[in-house]
Formats: sequence, C-alpha cells, structure tokens
Amino acid sequence: MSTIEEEASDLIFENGHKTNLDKLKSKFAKYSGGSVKLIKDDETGIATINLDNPSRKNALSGSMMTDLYNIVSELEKWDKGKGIIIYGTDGFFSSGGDMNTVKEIDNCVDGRDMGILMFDTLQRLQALPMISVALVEGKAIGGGAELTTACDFRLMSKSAKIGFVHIKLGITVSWGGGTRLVQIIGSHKALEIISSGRQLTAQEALDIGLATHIIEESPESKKSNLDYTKEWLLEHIGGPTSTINALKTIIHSARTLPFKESLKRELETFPKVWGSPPHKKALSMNIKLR
Ligand SMILES: CCCC(=O)SCCNC(=O)CCNC(=O)[C@H](O)C(C)(C)COP(=O)(O)OP(=O)(O)OC[C@H]1O[C@@H](n2cnc3c(N)ncnc32)[C@H](O)[C@@H]1OP(=O)(O)O
Repeated sequence: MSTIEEEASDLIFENGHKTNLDKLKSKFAKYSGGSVKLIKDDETGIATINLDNPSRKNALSGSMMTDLYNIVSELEKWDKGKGIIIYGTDGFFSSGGDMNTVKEIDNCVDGRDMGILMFDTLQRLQALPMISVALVEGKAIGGGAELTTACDFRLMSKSAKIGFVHIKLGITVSWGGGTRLVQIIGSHKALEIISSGRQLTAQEALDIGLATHIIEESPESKKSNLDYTKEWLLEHIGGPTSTINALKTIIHSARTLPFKESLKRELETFPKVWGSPPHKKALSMNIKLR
C-alpha cells in the first residue's frame, strides 16, 4: 500500500479516529458557503435536514460538510427520533461538492481527508436508528447522488434526475456512494451507471430500484413535495419509537454485516421490544390485524 493509502486507512480506522475527525472538521470548516439546517420535531419524531446553498444549487461546501457531520452527531443523541428527510432548498437536491471548495483541495491528501470526513458522516447517517428519506427534486449530482444512497429511501419528483457524474470529472465516487449503490441495486447496474456518468430520470431510477417512489406533481395540488414526503414517512414510522429504532438496527445490520453476525444482532435486538409496554398494550387490546 502507498503511504497515502496507509495514512488513509490509519485515519479512518485507528484508535485516534475521533481526534483526527475533529482536526479534519476544522480543516474543512474554513471553506465557507451555504449551510445545512436541522429541525427536529419531537412530536412526529421526524428530523428534516435542509441543504441550503441555493446560489450554488445546494452544492456542499467544506463548512456544509462539517455542518452535516455535526447534525449526524446530534441525531445520534436524539431519543425521540423515528424518521429523517433530507432535501434541498428551492426544489433542487444538490449538485455535489462545491466546486469552490473542490478547486481549493485538488490534491490527493486533501481529497483523502475530505473522503474520510464524508465517509464517516454518511456511514453514521445511514446507521442512524431512524428511517431516512432523500427527497430528490431537481437534480442530485455527484456527491449529491452519493448522499441520497446514505438514506434508506429515495422519493423523487417526476422531473427529478440522479447523476453519478464523477467520471466526467476524471474521478471516482468519493463519499462511499459506490459501495452503497452496489448494496442498493447490485454491482452490475451500479457499474453501468457510474461508468457512463449519465443522469437517470425518476422513472429510470424507479425501474432499477434506486428510487422508492415518484411523487406525481400536480399544479393544482397545494401540498409541497416536502409535505407529501412527511406524510409518506409517517405511514412508515407509526410504530413505537423503540420498535422503529430496533427495526432499523436489524435492517442496517443485514445490509452491512456478514450473515451470521446479522442474525446474532437480530437475536439480540428483538427481545428488547418483546414484552415491552407497547407490545403488552397491543396484546391487551386484541388488535385485529386486517
Ligand atoms: C466531491 C464529490 C464529488 C463531486 O460532487 S464533484 C462536483 C460534481 N458536481 C458537478 O459537477 C455539478 C456541476 N454543476 C452542474 O452540472 C449544473 O450547475 C447543474 C447542477 C446540473 C445545474 O445546472 P443549471 O440548472 O443549468 O444551473 P447552473 O449551471 O446555471 O448553476 C447555477 C449556479 O450554481 C452554480 N453551481 C452549480 N453547481 C455547482 C457546484 N457543484 N459547485 C459550485 N457552484 C455550482 C453555478 O456555477 C451557477 O452559478 P452562477 O449563477 O454562474 O454564479
């Protein structure tokens, strides 16, 4: 392994991981532009994460990358969380890495450091014990497309597109999106999409299993796509918070751990909700499951 690879693997996996990430956060915080905003609704258990850099099509600057890192760390401590929606301002998801930041860090060491920060952030986002949805309107391009893969579901407006355009910039996927895309749609389709760098329409994304649902936009509908997405998510987080958290833990284990490890995790998790107050209440009510 070259020294860059050795250093990268040390930074990602060595014990001093946390210290290194604090150093990386302050390194990237200085590349300013836009912000990422979090609103947590304790009543519904839904957190909305807004990518807000509209003059740059919600591209993620270095400071927005550190915003997102801090938001994921805050959500890891939120005990009322059941669901997450990530969306972009002005009906556009994100055009990926902010080129103003990217041009400042166009060397392999800084690129590696950005990768480490975003790998850690998006892996922890995907692992949160909450059901997460990327609301894709407009386009999700480059790192923006990768960010959608860190969510459990992708709801797309009819005219939206997702494009892993990295190859057109002479680079590979950079934020773990390649690995997660293979998890979602398989290596054959993932390689075809990433190697072509083409932008998928919502229908194409739905057909290959990358998109979960297409939101039919109707001019007369007063409901915003964000409200529609909240309603859609509420249908999937109706259960008790502890059960939703346990369910997501089991599914995330199954997509990231070896088979026997995941079975063990499921066996350890379900007893935490079996005989719980919500379980006992349901049993006492003789619920008829039609
Ligand atoms: C680091 C991980 C890997 C990466 O993500 S590398 C970056 C990959 N992203 C890209 O290459 C996307 C570049 N942008 C585009 O292709 C287009 O702007 C895009 C997103 C399709 C939108 O096209 P349009 O709707 O025609 O809008 P536009 O091009 O006129 O852009 C409007 C203003 O936004 C700016 N913008 C768009 N994407 C940006 C970006 N990634 N970083 C910084 N600024 C960006 C663009 O420069 C323009 O600004 P201005 O109005 O000319 O001042």
